Amino acid sequence: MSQTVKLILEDGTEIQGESFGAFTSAAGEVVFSTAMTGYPENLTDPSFAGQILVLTYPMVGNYGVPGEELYESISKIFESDKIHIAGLVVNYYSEEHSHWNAAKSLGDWLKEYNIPGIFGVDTRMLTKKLREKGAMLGKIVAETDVPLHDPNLENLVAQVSPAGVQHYGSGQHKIVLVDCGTKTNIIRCFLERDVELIRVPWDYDFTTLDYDGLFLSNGPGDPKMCEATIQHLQKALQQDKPIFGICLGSQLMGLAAGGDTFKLKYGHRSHNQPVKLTGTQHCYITSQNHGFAVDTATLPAEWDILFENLNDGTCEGIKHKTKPFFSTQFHPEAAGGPQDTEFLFDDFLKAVVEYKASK
Ligand SMILES: NC(=O)CC[C@H](N)C(=O)O
Repeated sequence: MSQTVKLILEDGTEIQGESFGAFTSAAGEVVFSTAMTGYPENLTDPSFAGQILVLTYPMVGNYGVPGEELYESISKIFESDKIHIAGLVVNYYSEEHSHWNAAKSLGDWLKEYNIPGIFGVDTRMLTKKLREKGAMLGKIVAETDVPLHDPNLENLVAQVSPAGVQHYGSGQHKIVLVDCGTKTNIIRCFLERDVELIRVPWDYDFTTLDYDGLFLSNGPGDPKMCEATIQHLQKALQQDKPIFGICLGSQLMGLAAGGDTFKLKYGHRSHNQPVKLTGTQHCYITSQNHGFAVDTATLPAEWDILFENLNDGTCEGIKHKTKPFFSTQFHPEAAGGPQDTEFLFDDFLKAVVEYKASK
């Protein structure tokens, strides 16, 4: 028998449901994702830190959760080594699961990390509300009440970024990955290519390192919290070494270049976001998970918009007019979602090869 819990939003909405996962209370920013699959990847994506995630897909849990397996020294399947969401909201939760690589149920996995889940919620009604009013603060309340709190006022990147430097691979091209909360599939994408990867903390002064290309990862919260990364990036923008940023990394490039970022009303979280490559009629379907965006009106003259979101026209990537610097607001590494834009890793490495040949 499951126990009753409540989801309470900052506008006073109260929805009663049933508990799965940990029977505990948690507060955060309530956001929704319309992705149909991929909860093992989403829940472990550090970009979700501080967020109570609402999944609109009606049945969740039926394919269980995979076991822990390693690829090099990182997880083979998960996007980091723990669950990062603050809570999970679903319509129908299936404790019963069946899948070739399932090792446990979603509820048991949430319990391991003391994360509450609530089911029996009309998640489509809830999503309509979040789309009308915008992302809201909220809480899942079990026995004890907790205060609402806004995770975007904290430096979440400092909480999820690693403490030290790690090395992976032994390829020809030395890439520095600034880890603001990186998804492991970004590391996997690099290791499948000819790369030696140096993974550094968000505030590490990478400008002192010897490298061929710089990569800026995804990560949680408001990009403006990452002052140290922005300062180091400003130095890197003075040079000519290729730079590639994904999601938070794209926002950090926009800020370091002198542009501004703003909070979207309810963000983009799904695996089917259409983006158009500037100067072409090519549309790519992309995986996304973000609540902030670069304000294109503030982009300095040396920068162009690289991709545009075809749903709402917001910036989906930027590109320097003359130097090999570019970024995407979406996730070319996917996990989950379509892999259609993974070629951007090859484009980045091509820029690295060209840079090295020019020296
Ligand atoms: N996936 C990400 O990197 C998210 C970036 C940022 N935290 C946002 O919400 O916009």
